[in-house]
Formats: sequence, C-alpha cells, structure tokens
Amino acid sequence: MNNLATATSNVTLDDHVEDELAEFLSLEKPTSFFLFAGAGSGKTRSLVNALNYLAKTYRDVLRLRGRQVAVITYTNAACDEITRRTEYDSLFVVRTIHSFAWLQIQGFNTDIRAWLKNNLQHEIADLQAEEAKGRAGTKASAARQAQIDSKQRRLDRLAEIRTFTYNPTGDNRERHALNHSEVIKIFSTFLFTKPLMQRMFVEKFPFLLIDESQDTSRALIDALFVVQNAYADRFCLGLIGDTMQRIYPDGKDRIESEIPESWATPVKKLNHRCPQRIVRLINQIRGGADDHKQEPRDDRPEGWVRLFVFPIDAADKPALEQSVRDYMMGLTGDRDWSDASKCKILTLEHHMAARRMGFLQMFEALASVDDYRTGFLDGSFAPARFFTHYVLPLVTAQQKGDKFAATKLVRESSPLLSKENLKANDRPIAQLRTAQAAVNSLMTLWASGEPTCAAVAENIAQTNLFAIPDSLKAALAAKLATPAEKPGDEEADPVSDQIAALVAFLDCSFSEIAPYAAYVAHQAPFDTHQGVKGLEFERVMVLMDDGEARGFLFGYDKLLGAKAPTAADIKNAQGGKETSIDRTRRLFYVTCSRARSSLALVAYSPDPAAVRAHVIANAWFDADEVLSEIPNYPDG
Ligand SMILES: Nc1ncnc2c1ncn2[C@@H]1O[C@H](COP(=O)(O)OP(=O)(O)OP(=O)(O)O)[C@@H](O)[C@H]1O
Repeated sequence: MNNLATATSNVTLDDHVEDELAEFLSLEKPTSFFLFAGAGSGKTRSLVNALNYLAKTYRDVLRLRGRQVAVITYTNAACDEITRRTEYDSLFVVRTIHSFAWLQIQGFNTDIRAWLKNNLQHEIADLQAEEAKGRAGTKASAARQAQIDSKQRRLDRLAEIRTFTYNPTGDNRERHALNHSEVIKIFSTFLFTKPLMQRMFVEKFPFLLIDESQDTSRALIDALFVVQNAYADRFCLGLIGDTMQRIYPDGKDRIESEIPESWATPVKKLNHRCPQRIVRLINQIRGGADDHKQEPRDDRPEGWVRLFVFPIDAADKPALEQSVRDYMMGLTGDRDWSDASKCKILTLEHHMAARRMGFLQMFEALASVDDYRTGFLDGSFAPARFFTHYVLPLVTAQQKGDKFAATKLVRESSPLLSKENLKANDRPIAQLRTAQAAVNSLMTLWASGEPTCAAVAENIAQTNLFAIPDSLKAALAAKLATPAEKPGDEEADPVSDQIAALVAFLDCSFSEIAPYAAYVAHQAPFDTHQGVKGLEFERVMVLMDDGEARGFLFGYDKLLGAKAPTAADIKNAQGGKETSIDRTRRLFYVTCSRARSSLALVAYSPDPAAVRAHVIANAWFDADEVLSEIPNYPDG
C-alpha cells in the first residue's frame, strides 16, 4: 500500500529541475537560465541545493583563483536564511542588491566622483533649463533654486571627498555618503559601460544567482544581460522568479519575455505550501494573466477558502471581521482562527491601513508619486525617515521626560554637536547650550496642540537641530515662498509632482508620523504583500476595501467583477501596458498564496451581488464558498 502511494505520489515531480540546474551551473560550459517558480514552489531549497552543488563540484578550483559564487536576494531576512542554510560558507557572497552593488563599486573613488560630477552637472543643467522656461517668483522657482543650491554645494565639495561611503541599511546623510539609488545606478552604469569592470566582475563571480528577479532593479538586470551576452562562455547568470509575484514598480516588467533564446528556462510545477483548494484558487487567479498552472502536492489536505462580500458601507467593519474569524473557526475546527493575533491579516493595499491607523493624509500625499511609493511604503524614504527616525524619537523622549534618550539622540545625530562643529568651536559648552535651545524651541511647537510637519521642519531648518533632506528643503522653500505676484504665473509654472507631494506631506499633522512609523515597522495589526514577501502562515485573512482605497492604484472591484474596466484600462491593455487589474491580480495572488491551511477573503463592495455572480461564473469560487452574511455556524 505504502509502495503504491509512493509510486503514484507527485511529490518528486520537480526533482529533475535540480539536476538540470546542476547541468547549467558548469564552469566549463555555463548555461544561463531563468528558473520559473511560482508560489510555494521551494525556491529557497533550489537555491541552497544549487549552492551546495557548486561548493561540492568547484570549491577547490574557485578558491585557487580567489573566485566566489554570488547570490542576490530581496530582503535581509532572505540573505540571513540562505547564509545560515549554507553554513556561513565563505565561498558564497550572499547580499541584498544594495549591499552587493556597493561591494562592487566601493573604493573606485575616482570613478564614483566622475560619475557624480557628471550626474550633478546634468541635474543642475536640467533644473536651470526648467528655470529659464518657467516663471520667476513662483513657488516652483523657489523649489528649483533650492534644489540647484544643494546640488551645486554637493558639486563644489566633490573634489574634497577622498573616500565615498555608504550604508545599505542607514540614512547616508554624511557629505561623503552615496544614497541608495545612486549606488544601484553607479553599479549598473559601470557594468554597462566599462569593459574592464565587466571582465573583473566575471572573473570574480563566474556564477551569479538572483532570487526574486522579477522585483530586482530593471537597470541592473539590463546591465547584467549585457555582461552575460559578452561573456556567455564564462559567466552563468541564474535568475529565479515568478512574474506573477512582481510587486515593486522598480522590477523589470515582463522579464520572462526578454530572456535570450540561448538561455534555459526550467519550470517548477509543484506547490509545497498550499492545500489543494488554495492551489486551485491561485491557478484560477493567475489564469487571467498567463498559462502557468501549479499542481498541489497530493499529500496536502483539501484546505478551506471562503469569500465574504459585504456592502461597502457596512457598519463596524472590525466587528464584522471578527465574526468572519469566528465563522472560520467553526468551519475549520481551528481554534486559533478566533484569535486575531494568531491569524495573518493582510490588506491588498496600504490605503486601508493608513485610514484605519491614522496616517491617511500622509499616505495620499506621498504614495501617489511613482518615484516615492516604494521607499515610502518600506520606510526608507528620506523625507519620511527624517520625521520617523529623528524628530519623532526626540519629541517622544522629551514628552516622556527621558532626558537620557533625548540627549543621546541629539549627540549622535545633530549637526550642532558633530565632531567638526565641536572641534571648530573653542567653547563646546556653548555649542551644547545652542543644541539645548534648539530642542526647547522645537518643543514649544507642542504648546498649542499638535503642529504640522511644515512647522516642525521650518523650526529645525532655523535651528539646524537636524540635517533636513534636500528634497524636503526644496519643498519647504516652495511652501514658504509667497505666490508670484503676476496673475497666472503660478498656474503657468506649477511645482513638479514630486514637490507638490512633499508640500502636501508638510501640510500633514505631525500626529500622523507615529502611526506611520508603527506601520512601516510592521507593528500594525495587519500587514501587506510587501511585508510578507516570501513568508507563509497557517491561516490568512485578506481584507479588500476599494472604498478605502478610492480606486487609487488598485481595483479589486474590477478584478472581482463589480465594476467594469475604465476606458484607460482598456486602452492600456490594448497597448500591452499594465492596468490596475493586472497589479491587483498580482497582489491578490501573492496574498492568497501565503496560506498553508485556510484562507478567508473579505471584500467590501458597492455591488456585492455582482461580485458574487462574477467570481462564481469565473469558477474562482463555488456558490457555497461565497457568503454575504455570516450564518450561525453550529459550533460558532
Ligand atoms: N522539496 C520540498 N519538499 C517538501 N517541502 C518543501 C520542498 N520545497 C519547499 N518545501 C516547503 O514548501 C514551503 C514553500 O517553500 P519556499 O518558501 O521556499 O517557497 P517559495 O518558492 O520561496 O515561495 P514564494 O515565492 O511563494 O515565497 C516551505 O514551507 C518549504 O519548507
């Protein structure tokens, strides 16, 4: 009986892929590849197996020539996991993209200086050209002048900088530091344009494996394609990914279709994580986008999915969601469903979290700008970090009377107490007093209620308590500038979308900073797809509320059939461009595929009946899996 079960089991379905990878990972005859691997297909295991294979086969030859195997992962957590599972083997360099890029360019100070000089000159020239075209005396002009000034200052000091620095997990606000996007741009440009750099790179790393390649910076992937093409016989580039799980705008759109013909494209078909029912659901979801279908492991249980569709204006949504969890407990017999802290509650987008937690205005200001969105949502956006990492901890310490914490923060972060400043001043005590006066001045803003972010930034700009990021300075300049006197000038020369977003951010109350900080630190009761990338949970609840999202970037009402696609959606789809339905489908796929046992989806819709009809007609759900009210479950 056992033998029969083993003989018919599909659990070894993908084992051949590991053998194929071993063939591609050849030092003598490398074959670059794109490993297509959907949700829960065991990418980490394949990656670790590939690394172990390389160590076993080539350790000595690689060592002899000081060569290593490189791996780029998306998160620090993934890096740690792979490093641990390969037992901290120094043959492997496992890094996130920023850390890896820096490792390659660090020390090339002359080249970095030349790149920065050229880049700053271009940026200044562009701003000057805009200024010449624009109108003098406008807010836009004030913002441009501020940007030109800070870029010019950086340009003037460039020659003095001997050694550039960078910290992949820090703020990089020192004069000699590069910022996050510069590091990726510099590395990509060097790889693209410097044959010597290409040669050195390939010599050092004959094998480079990239996990989550669908979300890896487009510029870097393009540069690596060039390197691979030039050194196809000496360099093996292995991309691992799933196009359906691309969730960041920086990733390469349709990476799968750009894979060169000479590459191998192995596919993993098995889903090790999800139960049968959930695999069928995610297959249906992705069916609208491509033809990849997964198979569930036949030793996995059936599992549960339920879709609850409630009216958009339902009263007391949190209570309704608790009754959904209670219902799921009755349905599945899993008592942990009734305890919210033991369920993974996900939202498809951040709008809902922002509204429920209290940072909606800040969210609407910043998340609407493409260039800002990723950084804003992962907490790395400099203007937001200025408030969350410097101002907020100081204000909180002051309000709690925690002098020690407040002093430590100012000592470590204030330019007023920087080494340079203290050295240049023969009376350090006076400098300390100046810093204390700056803190006192800041705190007076709370005397009459919560100040705006603008009031806080303006106060700090005057006292120099903390360094203000350049972009925020430019926005502050625009905000404080008196509007142009000549009628029509402001309309004819409006501020850029970026500056407008930052000005709207400055208009927010400072009280929005604390909930935002908690959210990006994952201290919220719910998480989003970004926060759960690569993770898995027993019971998953997905909340969808277009009313709260205001249809801004996503549209599950469209995905779920309650609303027709807009004319813009149809035009984009016809032009081969991404639509909000495509984006939503991917987020839906990522969130649903996190579940190991059971999945409850809760959608608030203007037309619950249409959603119900649509999802049943499209065979996403059976009729008895879609509920519009919560029945009394026998054991509920
Ligand atoms: N060959 C295997 N046999 C048994 N379990 C496996 C196998 N490969 C992976 N798993 C398990 O399946 C689950 C999913 O694996 P993993 O997290 O590596 O998937 P993934 O491909 O990274 O998924 P995703 O892209 O959805 O994050 C994990 O619990 C892992 O331990």
